[in-house]
Amino acid sequence: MSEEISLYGGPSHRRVRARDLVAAKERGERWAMLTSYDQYTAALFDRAGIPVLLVGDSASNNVFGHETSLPVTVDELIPLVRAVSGAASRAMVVADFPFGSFESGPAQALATGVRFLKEGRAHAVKLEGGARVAPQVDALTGAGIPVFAHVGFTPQHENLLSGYRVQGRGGDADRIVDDAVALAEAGAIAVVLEMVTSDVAKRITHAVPVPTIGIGAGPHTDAQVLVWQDMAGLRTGKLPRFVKQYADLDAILDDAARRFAEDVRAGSFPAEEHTFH
Ligand SMILES: Nc1nc(=O)c2c([nH]1)NC[C@@H]1CN(c3ccc(C(=O)N[C@@H](CCC(=O)O)C(=O)O)cc3)CN21
Ligand SMILES: CC(C)C(=O)C(=O)O
Ligand SMILES: [Mg+2]
Repeated sequence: MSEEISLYGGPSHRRVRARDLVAAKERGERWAMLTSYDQYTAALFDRAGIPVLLVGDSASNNVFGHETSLPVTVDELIPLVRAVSGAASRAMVVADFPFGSFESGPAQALATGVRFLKEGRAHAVKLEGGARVAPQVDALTGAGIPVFAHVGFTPQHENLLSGYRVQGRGGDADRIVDDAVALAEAGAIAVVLEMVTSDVAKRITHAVPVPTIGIGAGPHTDAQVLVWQDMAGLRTGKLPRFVKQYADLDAILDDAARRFAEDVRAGSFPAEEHTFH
């Protein structure tokens, strides 16, 4: 029963697959997902036992320096996906569909998905939106492309949602639950829940057979995801309240850069041991 092996550790070093995530949910085993945008963090997080890596459209902010996630393109994300999938030997690598790459319908979504798997060598894709994008999820699934859905606060809709706001507090709670159920029925292998109330996240986690992955969705989801720079303390803007910071890389790198510059100014680097004769 190879599917009974924990997502963490165990003798299996094969690639994590969709059914492993569903099996983990059935066992009540929680797991963590991180974003990654480069080969260095991909190899490191893979070694650390993170079973799913997301090449987020949040690269728009956290790699390219845009203010929102809207400007980043498929052409810009593919080389990042390729770097991450090349470096992760066990983690499932998920490519996030950027704004404008799937909304016009199943044919556009399929073309984007094929590019992410062929050129980026992703193992799965993720797209934002509710029941309206169920036809895209169905088309991708039918073509053999595993899909992660993403409901609640969807950053690509920030202009319509009037800013970064928790979803599911008003009359929209039932609609968010219905969206998640519709996407799971269309074939989604997991559902990301971003900034929804803990109660809505709990309802969805019980309502769908596939794992829920929370970000600002409270403790009841099957998995949790964070942007890696937020988790590691590299400042990328205002830190959302849902982030727990596990390291202060900002201070560590700042100190390293200042001491390097100081050594060069003082003439103490390079020393004899760094010098060829
Ligand atoms: N670095 C980073 N972390 C993220 O989690 C992230 C990105 N970038 N870029 C794409 C989206 C945008 N996301 C965001 C960004 C900001 C907030 C935020 O500032 N939230 C505030 C306000 C919440 C409220 O007023 O209800 C918070 O305090 O959590 C939330 C989600 C999540 N994603
Ligand atoms: C925050 C996660 C879920 C995401 O969509 C991203 O990083 O783009
Ligand atoms: Mg995203």
